[in-house]
Amino acid sequence: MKLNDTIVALATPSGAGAIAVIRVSGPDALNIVAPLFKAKSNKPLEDQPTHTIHLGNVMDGERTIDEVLASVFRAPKSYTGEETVELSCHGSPYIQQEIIQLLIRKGCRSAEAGEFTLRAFLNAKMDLSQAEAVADLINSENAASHQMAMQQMRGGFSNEIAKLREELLNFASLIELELDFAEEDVEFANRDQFRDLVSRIQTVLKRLIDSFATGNVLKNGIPVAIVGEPNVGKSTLLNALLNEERAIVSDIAGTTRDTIEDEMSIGGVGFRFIDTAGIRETKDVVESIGIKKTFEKISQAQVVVYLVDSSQIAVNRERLQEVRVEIEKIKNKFPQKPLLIIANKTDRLAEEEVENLKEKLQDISSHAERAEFLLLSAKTNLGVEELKDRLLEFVNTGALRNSDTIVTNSRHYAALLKALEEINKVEDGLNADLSGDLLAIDIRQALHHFGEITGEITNDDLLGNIFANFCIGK
Ligand SMILES: Nc1nc2c(c(=O)[nH]1)N(C=O)[C@@H](CNc1ccc(C(=O)N[C@@H](CCC(=O)O)C(=O)O)cc1)CN2
Ligand SMILES: Nc1nc2c(ncn2[C@@H]2O[C@H](COP(=O)(O)OP(=O)(O)OP(=O)(O)O)[C@@H](O)[C@H]2O)c(=O)[nH]1
Ligand SMILES: [Mg+2]
Repeated sequence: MKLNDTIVALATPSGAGAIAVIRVSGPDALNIVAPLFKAKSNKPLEDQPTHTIHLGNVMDGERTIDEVLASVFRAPKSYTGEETVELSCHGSPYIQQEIIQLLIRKGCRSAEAGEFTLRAFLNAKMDLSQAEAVADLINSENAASHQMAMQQMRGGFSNEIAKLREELLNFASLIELELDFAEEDVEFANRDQFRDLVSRIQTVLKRLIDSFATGNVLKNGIPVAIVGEPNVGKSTLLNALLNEERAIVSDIAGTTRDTIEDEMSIGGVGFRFIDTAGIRETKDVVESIGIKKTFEKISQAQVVVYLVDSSQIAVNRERLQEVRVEIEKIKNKFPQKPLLIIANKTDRLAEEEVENLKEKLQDISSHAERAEFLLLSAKTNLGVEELKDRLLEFVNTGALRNSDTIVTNSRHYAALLKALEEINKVEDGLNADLSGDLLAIDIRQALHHFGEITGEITNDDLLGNIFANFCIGK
């Protein structure tokens, strides 16, 4: 990829719209656009100051293609840091293409995916983790992922990392300086201060590393497993939550054979619901494979929704006893996982049966840790909103309340883990009174991993990988 030419791309989605924005960035942006732009004011575009907007026509020779607004950004005061012109034209795909083709004939090149942001990074408008956050921001679909991407784009933890990296770099230089005076046995780097820095770095790294689990969950949606015996209404509940006929529902036990997943946003938080095959000892091979998967899904879920058929347990003491055993099994296997017991099909119960059932469920859930119950009818939607509120509560009392910086990017996570590993070696080295030259090796390694996050240390493959995931025009 050449980086000193001038690139063009549509910045708005392809297809018809009210207005489309065409972006031109590079050293010749104004030289290329100005001759094609006939301003209403008659002033040449190349003389306009930065951050000004001008009305005029885009001309292909004598032919007017469109009346547009041209925005001028002069280097280095632009998103990319280069000379930039944006043309806001009428949003017909024909007009968009005519203007882009004209610009290409006059010397622009079509931008590659993410190339505007790549240039912003290379021109030090943002560091690498901020550039990556731009892609996350574009993809954010709920309040949580939006907030995390926004925080990272504003600097997030890269400021913190950059500061620690600087301090560490200082010590590395001092220790390396000692090596030049090896014979004189001097100590430029105060070991106590250094120990203090190492421990501060360890604290920050551990916090960021721990945040990854939360971040990942919030970014991809909080997984909620819907489990229970065959035919209790799990798929009906999934459909009621999603408000669409996502899963097949039937009165034949064992209808759902594989797991079905879908996402939705509740109160700005993304949830991923996982409908599973019913849990029951069975001889049917296909169904028993599904049951194994159910346990897998529970282990991956953040919250477990355990469904029972209230019309059965309300009248049958044995069934109630079985439910109690089933819940114990889940709780034994996953003691810390929040469990929401849902008595479904309450539309089938008489009023006094409902009261009776509440007492029984109260008794069961009070014997289990982190378990609650809720009466519901997936068929009539009764209690579905209450379920959503309860799910939000689970989250608000846990993961989301933490407003600290959250790491969501697996590349950053990997680099943080490696950095911690190296810093731990430095600590061991300090404790063992290791000589400066040996300490310096581990310090340099840790610095390397810090630099990977913010992009001080990078290579073409890595950049190619990151920016290839962007859309064209970003
Ligand atoms: N039309 C349009 N809308 C857009 C963008 C854009 O490039 N064009 N953005 C792009 O994704 C986002 C806004 N981000 C931007 C960031 C910096 C600058 C900019 O001109 N920066 C200069 C001047 C700053 C100043 O005025 O002080 C600079 O950093 O030097 C522009 C847009 C979202 N909306
Ligand atoms: N009356 C009533 N019937 C319900 C309710 N929820 C589900 N059903 C019915 O119960 C039957 C089984 O529903 P499903 O959603 O397929 O049950 P499932 O738990 O997914 O079953 P498997 O996939 O076989 O494990 C269907 O006939 C549903 O219409 C409810 O709240 N009230
Ligand atoms: Mg089902």
